[in-house]
Amino acid sequence: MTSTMTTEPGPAGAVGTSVLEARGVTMRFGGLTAVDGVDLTVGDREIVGLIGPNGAGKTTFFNCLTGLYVPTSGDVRYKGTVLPSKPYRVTQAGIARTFQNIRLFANMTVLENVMVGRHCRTKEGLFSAIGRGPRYRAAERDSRENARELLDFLGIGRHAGSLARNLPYGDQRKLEIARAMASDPGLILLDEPTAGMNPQETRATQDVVFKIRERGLAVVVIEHDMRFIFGLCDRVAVLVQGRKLVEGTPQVVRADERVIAAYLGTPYEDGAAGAREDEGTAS
Ligand SMILES: Nc1ncnc2c1ncn2[C@@H]1O[C@H](COP(=O)(O)OP(=O)(O)OP(=O)(O)O)[C@@H](O)[C@H]1O
Repeated sequence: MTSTMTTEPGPAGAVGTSVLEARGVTMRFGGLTAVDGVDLTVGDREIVGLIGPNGAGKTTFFNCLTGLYVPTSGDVRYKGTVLPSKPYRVTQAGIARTFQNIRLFANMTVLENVMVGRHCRTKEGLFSAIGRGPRYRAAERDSRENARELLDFLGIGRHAGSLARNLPYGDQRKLEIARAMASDPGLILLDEPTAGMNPQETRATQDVVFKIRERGLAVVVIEHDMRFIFGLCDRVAVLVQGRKLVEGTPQVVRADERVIAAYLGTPYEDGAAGAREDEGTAS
């Protein structure tokens, strides 16, 4: 990993030192261009929202950032270094993510799920693991302590010994975040972290994301819940049909007529009905 890069302030004036720079990212599936020349810069400790209608290309863009897809063209740099094209290597480089559809090891405990997320930071090899020598035991102890701290941080420490499949839905989403954070990332990508949550859980998730930033991480978050996005993000980028339509502060984005026409449907006013936040979805 190299040092962070200094960039010009972005459209919202929020970017000083960048951790992520995506340039001209394009992803085609046969004749369909799911992501079309998208640029995105994420600053140190910045919280960036990625919004847009269903099928706009948001998750595909995340997949291009995390090595799940190799973009048809464009490049992605993390702290100045072009990212490798394998998800495991991207995680090692410092980018972690959660998934829209929760992906936990259902029959492992909550604690074990987080310890799995730490695996890319442990140096113990196969023989050490088979022999369970002192170095292996020390690494496992560190991993366990780290996992416990993260579970407490996410407020689900009391469930450490439960099977993941027995957790309430909202807590499963928190567990996904804990597992992603176990890889010690500098940037975390959250794909619809409040999907299926009630308003109280959604507000709690907003606080969690602020606390993640306080720990020194940058965050990119995909969400359909506009109240969540506009109350949380320093900057918001809007994708429509694979292209970035608008990017700016929440104030700029929610007042933009193109965004209203293509996505929001009616002008967004915080606390007012109309802009889908009541339904919790804007697509
Ligand atoms: N592996 C794939 N093969 C072919 N087409 C794909 C593939 N993945 C995504 N697509 C298509 O790319 C487009 C963008 O999909 P994507 O899931 O990225 O949108 P999205 O903005 O995340 O939508 P949503 O808000 O519904 O999750 C869609 O038309 C989708 O059908």
